[in-house]
Amino acid sequence: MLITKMLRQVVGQMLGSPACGCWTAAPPLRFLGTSPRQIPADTNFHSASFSGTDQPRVLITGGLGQLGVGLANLLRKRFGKDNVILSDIRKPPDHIFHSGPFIYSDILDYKNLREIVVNNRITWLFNYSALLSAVGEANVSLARAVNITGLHNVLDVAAEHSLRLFVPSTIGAFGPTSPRNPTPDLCVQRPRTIYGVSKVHAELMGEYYHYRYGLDFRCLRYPGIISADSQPGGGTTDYAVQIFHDALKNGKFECNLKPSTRLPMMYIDDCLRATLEVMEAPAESLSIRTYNVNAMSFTPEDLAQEVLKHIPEFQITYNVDSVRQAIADSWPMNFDDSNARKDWGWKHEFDLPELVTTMLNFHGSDTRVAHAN
Ligand SMILES: NC(=O)C1=CN([C@@H]2O[C@H](COP(=O)(O)OP(=O)(O)OC[C@H]3O[C@@H](n4cnc5c(N)ncnc54)[C@H](O)[C@@H]3O)[C@@H](O)[C@H]2O)C=CC1
Ligand SMILES: CC(=O)[C@H](N)C(=O)O
Repeated sequence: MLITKMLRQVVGQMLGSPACGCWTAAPPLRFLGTSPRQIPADTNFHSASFSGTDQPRVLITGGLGQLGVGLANLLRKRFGKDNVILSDIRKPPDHIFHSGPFIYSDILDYKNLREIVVNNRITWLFNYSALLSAVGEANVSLARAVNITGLHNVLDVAAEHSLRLFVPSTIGAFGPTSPRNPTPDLCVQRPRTIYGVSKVHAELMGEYYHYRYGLDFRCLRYPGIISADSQPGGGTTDYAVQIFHDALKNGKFECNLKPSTRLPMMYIDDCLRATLEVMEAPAESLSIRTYNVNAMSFTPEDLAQEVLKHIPEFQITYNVDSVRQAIADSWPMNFDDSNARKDWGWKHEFDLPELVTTMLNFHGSDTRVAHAN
């Protein structure tokens, strides 16, 4: 009898009354009790920590990878240099250190993360820290720690301090049993990499915190991202960045995926603009909290054909990496991003021809400078 009564009380407290699509705000369970994360039980997780007219105060974690510096540049143009703090566990090169606020932040250290958020009055957090698909398979325990335990810290800090939280997901959150051509937002997700598993976990945990505690969680599933001025951090789609360096430097490229491997891809400018747009979208326009975003889809063969139009002597050869190939074969070939286009007006600007011209122009000018020196 007593147990039944207690259970009824607990379930009653958990369910609350559904209002505006989310349950009554209640502190995440790990905040209760005597843990160092204890916060007052009457904390209101729905309270906005900045007024609508203020600029957001932004923290980017894992910001020294392929995407973070570009994101910081974009956000600094929009919100002011000093309102955007880039962070990582690595030492920044001089030009990045001098381009705006930089701070050490390890997402595995909850106290360090909380201190940064409090001391800098952070209101928006972009969690870019992660181990990507190929490096994740080479170090599963570290990938599990950073991508899952680290994510828990980020979610708790964000919920505790009413932050707007962006966590990127990926085409890698799908697996061999997902529909691959095209892959919709909602379908079977049984990835076979630790990276994919951790990203499905992030999507589900973020959405759970949104519905359970009112956390303003926003997530985009990025395709493979192609950037000119930053290097990829160990993924399956990295070939589509490396090809441009090698084509201009040596006139040839050895590809680690089969010629017919079709994957969704996006130029970095589109990716970062999508990220800012979804963060600025009115909450009521978001019918879901995790969206596919897409731009183009191509194979190594298609990409090589396009490069050949600019460098007629270019040669591509293939030396397949079995780990990366198995991963790529389990990922979407085409991404259905109709919900993002419908809900918040997503529209990509770069297709394959523009991508190739932009990448070759960027590296071409670099190569010419290097040869001249
Ligand atoms: N680059 C791409 O093609 C895609 C990226 N994404 C996601 O976008 C985000 C950013 O990606 P990239 O910049 O490409 O990744 P990256 O691998 O280039 O950079 C990740 C950064 O995280 C940092 N990091 C590692 N452990 C950390 C820790 N304990 N605390 C703080 N930082 C830590 C690393 O030092 C590194 O600078 C990731 O979450 C990734 O999963 C999603 C799909 C595609
Ligand atoms: C698509 C991604 O998430 C990343 N570039 C990877 O290949 O791991």
